[in-house]
Parts: sequence; structure tokens; C-alpha cells
Amino acid sequence: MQLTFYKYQGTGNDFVVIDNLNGAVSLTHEQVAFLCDRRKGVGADGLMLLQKQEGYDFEMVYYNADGNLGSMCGNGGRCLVAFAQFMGVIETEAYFIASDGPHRATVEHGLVHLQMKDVDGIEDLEDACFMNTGSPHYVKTVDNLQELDVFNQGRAIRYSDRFKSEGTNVNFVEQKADNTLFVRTYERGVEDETFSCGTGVTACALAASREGFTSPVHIQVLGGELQVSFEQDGQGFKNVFLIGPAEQVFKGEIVLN
Ligand SMILES: N[C@H](CCC[C@H](N)C(=O)O)C(=O)O
Repeated sequence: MQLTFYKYQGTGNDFVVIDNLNGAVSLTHEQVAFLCDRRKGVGADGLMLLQKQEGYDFEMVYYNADGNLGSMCGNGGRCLVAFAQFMGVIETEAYFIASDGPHRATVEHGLVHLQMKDVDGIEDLEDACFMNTGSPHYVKTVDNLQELDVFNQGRAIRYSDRFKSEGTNVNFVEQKADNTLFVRTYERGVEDETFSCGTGVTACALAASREGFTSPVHIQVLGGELQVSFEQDGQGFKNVFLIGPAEQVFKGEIVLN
């Protein structure tokens, strides 16, 4: 089968994106893993299908690079909104359904503002915290993040007794001046450090709000800059938005076996 695909990236988190508005595309686990393989396929941190869904502008189907259906992906969501706009499915506002429920988004001055799910609360761990922002996130504050071995330290936490069966994404955060965080993330399903993780930086911003950081929090990641705005709601948070760029890189065709 010859498959037309698009490549998108949002702050260096990159995705194979496929138009499945006619419902004709159905990919196996192996085909998704092949398309995301950086040596044998196209190469990406994840793969998304743009699909029709009644009551919504579209449906986001997200797979991790390992070929498994994933939970919510914040950067992917922003990229799929940009793709839906490119395809003429939306103009500047979107209401779509993803694995963690409905999402609203707007495109303003080239940036996608994506509403994330409300977060009920933050679980405190011994020297870190844990929450679900659509995907599970462990958040640990560190010094000198540039020098940290994110791969090995992140992997050790992801495969620790508490997390090994379900997995978790692991974020390391350095607090900077001017309401800014520097974040590096080990991603479950990619099983490596990625250049940016949208649900991850969202978790880091909400965690930092407990230490005086205010909305919008500015976040630096290896692949660029993001912002997270939110409102406190008791122990939780509502009106959480992930704001950043989403760019089409290229379009191609690939033969699938
Ligand atoms: N890169 C994504 C997270 C993907 C989630 C996935 N790695 C998982 O939890 O299995 C983001 O921008 O939010």
C-alpha cells in the first residue's frame, strides 16, 4: 500500500500525521513502529491520524513511537490542530476529541493554544510529585539540568517498581528567574528523551505554581519555548492551556507492507 503522510513538529516533538478523514487507513502496531523508526522508516516520536467524529470537528488518534496507542499528547494535539487547519477542516477554532476527552483549541498569530484536561490534584512523592495531565507525569526539580543524564535517570524511574507496569513520563525541571522553567523529559513509549513534551511541561508548570510560579509559566525545552496558562481550582486546576508553535515540515509517500 502506498501511503501519503505529513511530518509535523512542535518544539522538536515530531510526528507522522496521516489524513484519515475518509476512514480508509488502518495501521498495524508494526506499521506504526516502522513509520516512526528513525533509521528504517520516516522517523518520529509519535504518529497521529486525523479522523472524523460526530459532534466534533475531528478526532485525534495518537500512537507512541513504539506502535502502541498512547494517552494524550499535548504537542501532538497542537500539531493536529495545525494539520486540521491546513486540510480546511477548521478555520481558527477547533473542538476535537482525543483519548482523554474533548479539547478546545485556537490558532492565534501562528501559535496553537490547546486546552488540556482539568487536573484534579497533584500527588506528592518523597522528593518529586506525580499527576495526570492527559498522560502520567513524574516531576522532579533539579539543579544544573543541562548536565543531567536524563536518559538513564529517567529510565530508572520509569522502570521502578511503582511505575514499571503502566509506565510514566519523567520530567526534570530547573527553576529559572522570570517565572521560567527549563524542562527535559524522558518519554514513555518513545523510551528516550524527547526534545519537548507538552503534557509534561503542563505538569511542570502546575507543580511550579505551588512554589509561587504564576500563569502563564514560560518553559524552555530542548526544542524551543512553550507557555502554560491555568487557573487554580481547589486542589486542582482548570482552564489549562498549552501554547506554542506547530509546523508542517514536509509531505511524502511511503510504501507499507
Ligand atoms: N509527547 C507527548 C506525550 C506523549 C505521551 C506518551 N509519551 C505517553 O504518556 O505514553 C506530549 O507532548 O504531551
